[in-house]
Amino acid sequence: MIRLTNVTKRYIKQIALKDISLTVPIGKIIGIVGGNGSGKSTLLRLMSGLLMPTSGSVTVNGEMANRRTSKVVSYSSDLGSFYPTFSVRDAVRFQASQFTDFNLVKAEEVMRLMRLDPHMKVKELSKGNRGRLQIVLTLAREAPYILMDEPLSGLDPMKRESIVKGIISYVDLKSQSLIMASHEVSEIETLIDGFIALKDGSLLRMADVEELHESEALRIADWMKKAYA
Ligand SMILES: Nc1ncnc2c1ncn2[C@@H]1O[C@H](COP(=O)(O)OP(=O)(O)OP(=O)(O)O)[C@@H](O)[C@H]1O
Repeated sequence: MIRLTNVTKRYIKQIALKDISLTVPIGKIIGIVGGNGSGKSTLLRLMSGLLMPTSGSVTVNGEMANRRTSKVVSYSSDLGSFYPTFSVRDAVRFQASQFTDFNLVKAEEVMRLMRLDPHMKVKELSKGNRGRLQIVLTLAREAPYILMDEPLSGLDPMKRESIVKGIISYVDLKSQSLIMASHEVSEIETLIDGFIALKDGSLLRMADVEELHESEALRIADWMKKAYA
């Protein structure tokens, strides 16, 4: 379980998250939603142990989140860290050498699903294909928690829903959870179990999608329009 207890994250000039408490168990597909600057990326980085909270605590499977958390949390890779000569397949093999839970067979399958040419140089990829490669590298790990920051950005709008469906089909809900930040609430609504809605760094609501449908008879996008007005 990922647990945040009274987490506040302050950057030098800015409070990015204020007093957030929430838990994410195994077996869930969760969307983090909210406007620009609401704190979505900061929340993911705290969960991955790449950022430390200013106050409060973040634990993953009972242990304080820190650099070692990357053993159990697969988070979007920074493609800038690869050698300029790397092809897509080199990047996949490199990732496999870094993480013992990296599944090369799964990576090849997701690469085909994403229609990525394994011979292309990483530095020559378009923005959309860089995003696809990040999805491959993140999803091919059999880590308990898969975190993705805006996996749909840069992707052709016509393909987004089918790509999210593809991503989800590779998550093993018996042993994993997928947590993804997205601006495109309507494109993920039918595919997620629950959502974390942030507004200006505060937690507006965390709920199951079904619970929202039953209690408010609203889709998330419509609820957000009301809640964020
Ligand atoms: N490294 C940083 N240094 C200073 N301020 C930062 C830093 N990263 C984020 N912020 C600020 O923290 C707030 C939350 O940013 P964050 O990137 O987490 O939001 P977001 O919801 O992911 O935004 P977006 O949807 O625009 O990507 C913003 O006001 C942002 O300007």
